[in-house]
Amino acid sequence: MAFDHRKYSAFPVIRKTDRRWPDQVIEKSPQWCAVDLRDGNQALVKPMSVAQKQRLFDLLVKLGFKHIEIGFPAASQPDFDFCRKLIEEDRIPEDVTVQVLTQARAELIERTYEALEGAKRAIVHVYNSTSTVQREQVFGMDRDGIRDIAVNGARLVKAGAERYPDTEWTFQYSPESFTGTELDFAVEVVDAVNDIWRPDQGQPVIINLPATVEMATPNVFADQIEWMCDNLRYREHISISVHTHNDRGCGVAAAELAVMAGADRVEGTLMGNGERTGNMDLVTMAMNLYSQGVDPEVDLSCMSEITDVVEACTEIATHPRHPYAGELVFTAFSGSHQDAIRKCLARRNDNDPWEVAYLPIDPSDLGRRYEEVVRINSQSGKGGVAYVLERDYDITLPRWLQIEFSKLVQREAEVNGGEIDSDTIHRLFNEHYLQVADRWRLQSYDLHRGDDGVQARVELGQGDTLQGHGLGAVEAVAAAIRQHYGVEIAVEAYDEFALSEGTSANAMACIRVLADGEHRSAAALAEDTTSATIQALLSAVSGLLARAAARQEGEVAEV
Ligand SMILES: CC(=O)SCCNC(=O)CCNC(=O)[C@H](O)C(C)(C)COP(=O)(O)OP(=O)(O)OC[C@H]1O[C@@H](n2cnc3c(N)ncnc32)[C@H](O)[C@@H]1OP(=O)(O)O
Ligand SMILES: CC(C)C(=O)C(=O)O
Ligand SMILES: [Mg+2]
Repeated sequence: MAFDHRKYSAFPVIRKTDRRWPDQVIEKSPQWCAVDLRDGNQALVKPMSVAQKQRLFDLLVKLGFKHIEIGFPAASQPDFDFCRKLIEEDRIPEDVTVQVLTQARAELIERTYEALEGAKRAIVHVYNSTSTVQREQVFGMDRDGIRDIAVNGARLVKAGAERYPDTEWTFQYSPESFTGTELDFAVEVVDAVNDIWRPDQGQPVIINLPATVEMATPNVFADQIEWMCDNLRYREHISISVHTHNDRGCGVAAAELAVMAGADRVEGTLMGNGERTGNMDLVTMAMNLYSQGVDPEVDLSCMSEITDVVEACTEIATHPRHPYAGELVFTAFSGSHQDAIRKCLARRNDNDPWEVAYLPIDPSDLGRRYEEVVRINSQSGKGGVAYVLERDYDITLPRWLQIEFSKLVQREAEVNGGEIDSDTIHRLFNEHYLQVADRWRLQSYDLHRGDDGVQARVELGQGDTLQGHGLGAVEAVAAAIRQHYGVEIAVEAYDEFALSEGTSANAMACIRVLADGEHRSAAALAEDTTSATIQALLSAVSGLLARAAARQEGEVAEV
């Protein structure tokens, strides 16, 4: 059998009776370390050139990352050269510390220090694998043998630093494959490393606990981190870092729970590029904090620049649904979402706290436009269509016309099969409601109000003059139409609006009439509300008459 779950076994439960992390709340940003130029780079089909590394480094600096792992200089010439370039060209800002990775092997550690010569400050990150699988199957060693690799590496790192006393050194150790390592052994190895480095005597030390492979649910990782924090010697003198991968799709969740469990520092990459399913995504985690009102201490407001640079350097496209960064993440197509967004945005004042349904953060914080928030296809409803007309054309529709017009847009979307853009919606609105033949265009009107109502005189485009009497203006014009064209009309719905300043017309009217069992709606823009109302009425009647004429000719265009 090819697909057989019995091949796998469950991750062993961590028995913990003093679990505290579930009650913690993240109230401050962890120290970030961006590892795009090392872990991200080592996972690329085409590792970055020096120029690409420089571009990504500059972006990370601009965004505010203070710890940046720039490569594995002993592994490849471009990594070595990039490290030298940053140092020799003095490209590392005063408040940024570069970090480099090395295995716990003498020749690699020596080369690493050569790469860092002349740096003002740097983090030397040494690792060796500690998990059961790696011990037994890769290294063929017992626990003591593996601990000795770590201790030897720690000694070599310390000795290397002593050869370059002008640099401020921080040492970092990772028990690689930590998630597959028995906790008591992980503590034993880390304590042995720290016994060499002595963080209690002033040596800055970072202990990085990686989910090299994500092997269990994020709560298990949090348990592992809390347990380590409780049991490591020198805890108060070291910074605990976590470095999660996304094998089960929970790299961000695991890092967040790890911070709740006591981690001080988080390693990851912009947009989560990295080995296999990727590293922890710094953009997502930082934005998650931001959306909870916590300052992430990096500025991601230039999101399109971030995606452009990451795509150019990694040659990996951004998924349109990528949290916070994807092209579609602030867009609602579905009707009920659009309706809710429109209502929330309409009620919102500029300085109100952000509480908008379906939008966890304000798109404008990331340089995104509100134009993207509502896009129309066959899944959309009246709220969305109305929102687009309001937003892009300052046209406010009454509810009854929203309902009617959205059906028309829906039909167009179904025929077209895709998205209906704002221009098309406006064109449909013009064609169906605003457009009117010249002969039906209002030239002038005169309304004379007397004790018994209003006497209307209306002059049309090609010289037709209509006259009628009614209780109000609308009724008087309706009577004029009846007398002139023999059409009995009843006004079913009617709304007028003043338009905002800056638009060419000052008023808009929308009307829906019934004549001979037929409904017809129309709208009109004009200098004043009375002109708009009379024009809308004339346009509706013209539509009815055109339809009747077409029916007579046997070519009814259903609207
Ligand atoms: C989880 C992570 O991301 S870890 C980082 C992984 N990143 C990379 O590997 C990218 C850069 N690496 C490289 O370019 C190469 O692996 C190099 C240049 C560092 C080393 O290359 P090589 O020595 O030719 O080969 P290779 O990596 O296969 O070496 C494996 C040997 O190192 C040993 N080794 C592997 N990791 C470590 C370590 N962290 N500490 C000490 N020894 C180690 C292995 O046991 C193996 O030993 P063996 O030769 O006695 O069997
Ligand atoms: C080198 C280490 C920290 C690593 O990248 C990992 O374990 O995933
Ligand atoms: Mg990694």
